[in-house]
Amino acid sequence: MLRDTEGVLVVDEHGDIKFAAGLGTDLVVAQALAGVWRNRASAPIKRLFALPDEAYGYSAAALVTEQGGCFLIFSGDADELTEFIAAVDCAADIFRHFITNPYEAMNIVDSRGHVLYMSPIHERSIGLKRGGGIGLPVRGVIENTRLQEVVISGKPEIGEIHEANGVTRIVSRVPIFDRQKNLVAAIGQVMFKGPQAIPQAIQDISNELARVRQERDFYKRELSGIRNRSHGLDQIVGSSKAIKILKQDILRVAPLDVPVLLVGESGTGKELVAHALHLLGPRGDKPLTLINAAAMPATLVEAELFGYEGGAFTGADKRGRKGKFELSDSSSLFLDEIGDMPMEMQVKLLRVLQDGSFQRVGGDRLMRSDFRLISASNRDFRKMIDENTFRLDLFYRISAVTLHLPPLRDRLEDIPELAEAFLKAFAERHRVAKKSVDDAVIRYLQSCRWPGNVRQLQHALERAAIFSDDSKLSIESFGGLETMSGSDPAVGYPPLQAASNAALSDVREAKQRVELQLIADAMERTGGNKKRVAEELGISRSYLYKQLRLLEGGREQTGLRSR
Ligand SMILES: Nc1ncnc2c1ncn2[C@@H]1O[C@H](COP(=O)(O)OP(=O)(O)OP(=O)(O)O)[C@@H](O)[C@H]1O
Repeated sequence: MLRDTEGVLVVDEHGDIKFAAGLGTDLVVAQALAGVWRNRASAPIKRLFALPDEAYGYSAAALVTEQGGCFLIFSGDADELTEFIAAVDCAADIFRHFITNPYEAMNIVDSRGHVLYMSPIHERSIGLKRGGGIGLPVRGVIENTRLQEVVISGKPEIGEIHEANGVTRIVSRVPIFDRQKNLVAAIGQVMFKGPQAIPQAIQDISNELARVRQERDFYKRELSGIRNRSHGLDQIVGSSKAIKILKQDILRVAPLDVPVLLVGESGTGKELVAHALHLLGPRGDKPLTLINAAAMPATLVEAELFGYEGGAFTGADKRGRKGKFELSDSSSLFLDEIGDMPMEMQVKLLRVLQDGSFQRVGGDRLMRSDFRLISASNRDFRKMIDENTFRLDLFYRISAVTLHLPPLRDRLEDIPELAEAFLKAFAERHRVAKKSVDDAVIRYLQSCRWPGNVRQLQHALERAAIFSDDSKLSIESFGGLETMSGSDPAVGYPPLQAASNAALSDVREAKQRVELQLIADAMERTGGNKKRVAEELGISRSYLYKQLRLLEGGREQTGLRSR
């Protein structure tokens, strides 16, 4: 049955109408076609053509014989197709090119996924005779095709790799919609350009990919090397026996993936060691999560660790937030100052460590996280356990391995190396010339108490580097540090208001004793070379003479050693 947009007109050799149906019975259309037929000697009739202006919007396919012509007429409502046919004389040749293109096959399926058309090149390539697949479900004709999916989903698949019969080709599968937006067909376009050329192109891409992957792995290794350098063992400065043992322990423990407790005074490098343990461990490629239990109010520790659901408490983020346990899943969690954790939190932490599950604050979902716990504290666990401020069972859980970090006073021999490293890092960070310290300053630093350990040493050196105008730091540039033998009045620090005169004079006396001792040592070492002594100690020569006079006159009263 013809639709009202289609028609047939058959004429004899004189142009008389022999049969008309549908649009063929339209007077305007029929007259226009009769004119085309009459002029055929001067304007040969094309297979596909647009009707002349008086029948604008109609096209026809013609079958011409000596006895007459048959026209299949269709209305294009002047859409792109009609315009194309009207504008392009060789429209039919172009269509033919597309459906027989030897470089790019075209397969068409109907809305049921049955083959409507297959390019000859494709038929040949799979050993079908001409038209052999027509009417069959495409799945049974073309191996690994997805045209039957595309004709259902309506989603194009462009530039996909298609493997069939041992050959790899690039395909695009495009759904076709009619003008009412109904999904009516799907077209598969298969790149056939020289059966060898495409696999070669794919081979080239795959070689390129392999090369890029290799490069990526190389840079990954480099990056992890840099990371190790910035947070790994190289970052832990020192060659003392204590540090060597610590580094060996880190190397031994890191790969074991067990909980580690780091015990040591403040500033001994516990965080530094935690980074090294994580980076050298099996989870080192993931970011380390850090939390300081002492740095936040007890009320917040829970939300920080467990996270919370939206609206769990006043001021909470509406969307809720992940806690540190969730964030450290498959990585490591550094829980600093664990000794300061409130008792009720210790119970909750223990539960997480026992079975790895927890709930967000305000939530009822049971969540799981698999993390490696590295904890640290400068507290005395034995005392806390005795006083019932730290749970024994939690202590056992967190301390599968305990590493003790030595205080700086027990490894004074590391001070030259540490000083060098900190001054170098300071200079690099601030892009200034590196300042140096000589032996006398080192000896002075080794005589200091360092209750704040390496952190305090680092700060003292940096402060001295900032305030000293000379490239060589002098003892004075350290502004007075507590020494083993007593306190040193802080040069550049305001005097303590509360200190009594007696205490102040004690401090002054102690300072003088240390200073004179250093001068005496330097005099002995340099064979009395006052210029060198002044240089080494970073003091003026006139000041040195003044001190030497004191030294000569006061050996007995001050009880200085004479070597
Ligand atoms: N052996 C070391 N080599 C180089 N730098 C160190 C060393 N030990 C500590 N530091 C530096 O000292 C500072 C303090 O170290 P860190 O924060 O690791 O100490 P901590 O023991 O965790 O201190 P706290 O207990 O106060 O948190 C950091 O700047 C760190 O880089």
